[in-house]
This record gives sequence, C-alpha cells and structure tokens, in this order.
Amino acid sequence: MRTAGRMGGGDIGTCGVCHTVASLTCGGCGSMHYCGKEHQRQHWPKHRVECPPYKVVSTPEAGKHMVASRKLTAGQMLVYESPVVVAPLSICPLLCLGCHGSITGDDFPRCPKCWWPLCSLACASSRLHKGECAILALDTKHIAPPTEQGETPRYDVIAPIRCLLLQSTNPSGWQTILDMAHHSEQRQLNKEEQHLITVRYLSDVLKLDYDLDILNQARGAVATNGMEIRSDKNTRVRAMYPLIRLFNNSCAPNVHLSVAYNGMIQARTTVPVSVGEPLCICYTGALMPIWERNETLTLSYHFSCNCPRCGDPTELGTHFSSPRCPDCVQSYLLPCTWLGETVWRCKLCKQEESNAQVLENVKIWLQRIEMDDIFSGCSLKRSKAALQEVEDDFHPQHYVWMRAAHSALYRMSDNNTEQGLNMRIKIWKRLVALYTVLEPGLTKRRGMSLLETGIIMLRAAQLEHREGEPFMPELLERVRTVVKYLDEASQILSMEPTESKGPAMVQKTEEVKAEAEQFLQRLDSETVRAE
Ligand SMILES: C[S@@+](CC[C@H](N)C(=O)[O-])C[C@H]1O[C@@H](n2cnc3c(N)ncnc32)[C@H](O)[C@@H]1O
Repeated sequence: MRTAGRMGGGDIGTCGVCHTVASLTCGGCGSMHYCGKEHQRQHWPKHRVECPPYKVVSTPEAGKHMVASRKLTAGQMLVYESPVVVAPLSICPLLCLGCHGSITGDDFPRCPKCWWPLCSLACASSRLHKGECAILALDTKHIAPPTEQGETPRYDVIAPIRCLLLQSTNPSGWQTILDMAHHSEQRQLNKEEQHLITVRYLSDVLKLDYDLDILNQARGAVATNGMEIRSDKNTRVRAMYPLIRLFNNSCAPNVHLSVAYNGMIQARTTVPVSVGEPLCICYTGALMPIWERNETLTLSYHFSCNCPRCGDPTELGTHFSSPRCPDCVQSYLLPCTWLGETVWRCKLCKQEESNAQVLENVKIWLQRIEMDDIFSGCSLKRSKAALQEVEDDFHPQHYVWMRAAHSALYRMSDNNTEQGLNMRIKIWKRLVALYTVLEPGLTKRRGMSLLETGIIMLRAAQLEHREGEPFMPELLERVRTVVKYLDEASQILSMEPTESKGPAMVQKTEEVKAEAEQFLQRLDSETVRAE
C-alpha cells in the first residue's frame, strides 16, 4: 500500500470511500483523499490500479511541478488528455477563427458580426467562434481584426478571450486557468509590449467586465502555459492542457510529449525515473544552444534554468554551444558568467571571447548554411569540406555542425553511390550519438534517426553485396546492427499516439526490418556455404 500520506496543510477533499470532508491524501499520488487510515486501507485495492505514476508537489523556487510517485520504467505513460483551450498563436498568418484553417487570397470573407477574417462564411456560426464573436463585435471600429495577408500579432487577443469564456462554459476549466502560473506582475513590470497591448485592448476597447488583474492573469497564463501544436487543419495553433502544464522544464528532459491529430496529447517517460525525481519536458526544444534556451526561459517563462545540462558548461559533454578556441585551436570556449555577463573562455589557454562575438560568428554560419553557400555545387567532396570547415570553427557536436549536417544530408538524399551512402551513415551515426545525450531514451527523434540510419546502412550493405564480395563476415555484422537499430526504432515509434503519423512510421520500420532480416538470412546461408 502507498505510504501514509499527508494530513492537513489546507489540502482538503472528499474521502474516496465515505465522501465526507477529508484531509489525508494518498502518499503516492497526493490526489486521492481519505477521512482516515482505515478508509485509505480499504480503498487501496481499487486505487492502486488508478494511482497516477506522478504527483504534483510545490516548491518556492519551481512552483507546482510533477515528480514520479514511484519508480518508473522508460516508456511509462503518464498523461493522455485533451486541451482546455485551443486558439491561434500569438503571432500568426491569417487563420479562420471558426475552424483554424488557413485563409488564402486577398479577397477573404469576414464574419459579418465581428469582422474577423474567416475561411468561409459558414464558419461565422461555428461552435468554436460563436462565443467569442459577440465579444469581438464590441470592437466597433475594427481596431484588432487583421486587414491583410501576412503574419500579425493581432491574434494574441483570441486565446485570453477563449479562456475568459470558460467561466460560463466550463467552470472547472476556468479554475484550471486561474491555477496556472502567469507571471503577470513581472510581465507588467518588464513592460512586455504584447502583454500590455492585449490587456489594454481587452479592458479599454472591448471594455470587458473583468478586474484588470484577471485580464492580466488570463493573458499571462496563456503566454506561460500555451503550447504550440498542429490543428486538425494542419495549421500551427496553441493549446493549454490541464495536467501537461504542470511539467516543469529541464533542458535534458525525461518526458516526451506527442500530440495526436485530434489535439489529444500524451506524455510518457523516455528513461527510467526514480521515486520523487522531477518529471520534466524541455520548453524550448532540447536542440537549441544555451543562449537561445536562456533567452526564451528568462523572457517568456521568467526563470533561469539550473537543470543538469545548463549547470554544466560542456552541456553534458556535448559542447553543443562551444566554439573552437580561435587562439590555441586545440580546445573549446566554455561559457562563464562574469559580473552578470557571459564570457567564453578556453579550457586550455584561457583565451576569452565576448558573448556578442560568439553569437555573431554563429549567426554568420547559420546564414551561410541557410543560403546553401557553404555547399555550393553538389559534390560529396564539397559537402565533406564544408562540414570540416564548420568543425574548424566549432566543436564537432556543436549546434552549427548539427544544422550543417542536416543541410548536407538533405543535399545528399539522392546520392546512393557507395561513397554517398557511407558519408550519410557517418553523419547519421554522429547525430544519433548527439541526440542520445541531449534527448535520451525513447524519444521520437531518436526513433526517426535510428530508422534513417538503419535504412541507409541496409542500402550500403546491399550495394556492397551486389558488387560482389562472396564472403563478408563484417557485412553480416553490419546488417545485424541494422536489425538492432530498426528494432529500437520500431519500439520507440510504436509509442506514438494511434491518431498520429506513428502507425505509418512503425509500418515503414517493420517493412525495412523484414527486408533486412531476409537479407541477413541470405548472407547467413552464403556464409555457411563459403565455410
Ligand atoms: C508551464 S508552467 C509549469 C508549472 C508551474 N511550475 C506552476 O506552478 O504552475 C511554467 C512555469 O513554471 C516555472 N518553472 C518551470 N520549470 C522550472 C524550472 N526548471 N525551475 C524553476 N521554475 C520553473 C516557471 O515559473 C515557468 O514560467
């Protein structure tokens, strides 16, 4: 049975057995209440099946967050839930408020009541738009409705309005919004422009009958807890989830999120987790360099991260953000904080570069990669030289190398010559090694990368075999590795939701695996004959 649990502390609920007021909670999940030990014991056979693998705890530094309520294995399902609010992103291109579909052309229809752009007039009375339409129509001078095609921040007002509407349509959803971290005082103090504009619009233009604090809180909750997902129309939107919002951040996460086509989201562990260990996702995406993670976490989420990766200047040994030392060239620059400013210092010769210098060099390289100028011409030789050039300036596992490597792989995707395949294998193996540290365990990215690596290794082995060496034990070993990679890829990808690309990816993996196993059998029989 779960441990005794907590008494008092203001956490009052209803006893899971007799439904009287209860202040004892299950020590495992902390969410089931009991009036006393006797009823807790009596209820355990039933509750043990449902007792969630997480519990919500709170600390002054990190607020509410999820921790493992028991020892968890990799791949353990934690949460599967639907959003409480879905709305356009803060800044987005024209999007229909009735269905979240894109709006094309310049001559788009508008809602006759509120004047916001729609994809068709039928969407004016859609369930999604109906409630907010009467509120948006209070803007009689049409100050907010976008006027033309193109990205616009005007959609920022929609999500807070949809949150406020929950008060009458879904009171428990509204309570969830009120319980969310929002940092609205900080946003006002920092004079966050978009926050101030939206709140002012809600209070001064729409003249909504809400306390200014509530308007600030609703807008702050959206900014702090909204997650970008794909709508069923395949557009980018943001969604807020009642439990998912309780995962705190780590830049080396142990929880993976996957969103299904219908907006349902699932969270599962990617690695084994011990009891009491925080369950974390990465808000910025783990494949971001330290300065981008810092900036987003500080400016948008209002905290500075001290996860194991951010606390280690080598970023878990990857040197993902480290330039090569321009002076001694033997070692790499590591970030150090000096009087509140970041400077980059060589491990070996102590040479220093300013943060601005380091970032400028990265910017130049990213522009070159984006413009394809480092790969000019399609030759393998040029791609190899370009990647080497990147390594002359950065650590071989640096963010810029990763971006250049993907760009090179894209250019080489049709190159199925022996050299082309071998070069692609080398790059993919290095990427898998990097992802294994930064997004370890059962993550979709590792699954997809193992699948890609497996396919290319198989093609290379088949080509070598066709070209005729009769007995190659080393080739046999390589194809065995392919099967291992594909086995792991299939295990990972089969954890994606049914209503997502997951099943198609699993099918593809299984097809390639069957091909690899057949090839393996053939090689096996040839080996026996040769022996
Ligand atoms: C989506 S909410 C997560 C739940 C939140 N802790 C709460 O109390 O509701 C994001 C906010 O949680 C806090 N947070 C998340 N990860 C953190 C971390 N690693 N350290 C400190 N605070 C963190 C920050 O205040 C951030 O803006």
